Amino acid sequence: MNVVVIGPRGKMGRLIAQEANERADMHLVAGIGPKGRPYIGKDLGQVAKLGEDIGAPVLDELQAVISDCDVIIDFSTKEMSLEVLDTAVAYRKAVVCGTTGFTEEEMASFKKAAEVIPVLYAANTSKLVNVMVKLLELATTAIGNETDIEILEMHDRWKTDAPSGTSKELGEAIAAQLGSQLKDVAVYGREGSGSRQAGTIGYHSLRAGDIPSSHTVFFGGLGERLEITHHSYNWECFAKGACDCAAYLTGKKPGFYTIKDVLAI
Ligand SMILES: NC(=O)C1=CN([C@@H]2O[C@H](COP(=O)(O)OP(=O)(O)OC[C@H]3O[C@@H](n4cnc5c(N)ncnc54)[C@H](OP(=O)(O)O)[C@@H]3O)[C@@H](O)[C@H]2O)C=CC1
Ligand SMILES: O=C(O)C1=N[C@H](C(=O)O)C[C@H](O)C1
Repeated sequence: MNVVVIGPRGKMGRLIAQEANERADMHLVAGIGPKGRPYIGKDLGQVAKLGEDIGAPVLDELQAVISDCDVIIDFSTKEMSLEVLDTAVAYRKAVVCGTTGFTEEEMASFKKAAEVIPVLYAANTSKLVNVMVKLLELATTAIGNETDIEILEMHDRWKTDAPSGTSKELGEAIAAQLGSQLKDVAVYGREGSGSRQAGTIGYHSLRAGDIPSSHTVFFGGLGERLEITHHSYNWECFAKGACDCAAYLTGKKPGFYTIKDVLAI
């Protein structure tokens, strides 16, 4: 499949280009960066530091290459991702988006686009994190009503959104499991607000150094607690997952897909 990578100079974009370049089922057509960057016009191999030229350009206009691709892989910024989505709809191309930080209304535009193109949105493309979701469902069913549920996420100092897209998805999975018994899932810290409010999930974000990604869900009981944790040591697991998501979209009809479809778990 022919692939365009958005943001090939970014942490994720570079690794996705690397992974796609090594896969037999993928061919890199181009990378797309912001206007004015000194690397626009250079070979994607140079920009993504692949160690060789690969004969694919990095451009600043998705429209210039979109007709040559089957799927766009986009881990960039929410502003850019919304633009990419519009262009993909106009040209009827499939999109894998892993960008985080969207509002509910912005997420709705992905669902709308999925009426005409295949869209796969995943705030976390690691297989292990998605196994963690299964463990959370089990724990929530067993003890969700009798424990206090708090989510702590840690990322690098450059991350621009908080809480992470993953922690929101973990919270949503827990909330879905508890159904109407959960009053409010959105408690971001509790500065000066006193004691814990029952029936809520607390979200906590830590930003330090170059931590790639850590998520822990605490089920706090009296006299004991359960913690379910995932740590990534680098961003490669997400890049591999992103390419698996793109491969999954081959020949798919328009629709909204998630990593659950890819992993079949
Ligand atoms: N779903 C998942 O599993 C994961 C999701 N993410 C999410 O992916 C996103 C990107 O993360 P990360 O790679 O760390 O961020 P980076 O800041 O390292 O990369 C973002 C890239 O987007 C590029 N960009 C910005 N604006 C534009 C534009 N207008 N046109 C084209 N490219 C643009 C930047 O270009 P330049 O470098 O020139 O500034 C940069 O290369 C975040 O939302 C993050 O949360 C991250 C990891 C895993
Ligand atoms: O910015 C990151 O690095 C990551 N972002 C995603 C998120 O917001 O959950 C996924 C992963 O945690 C890495």
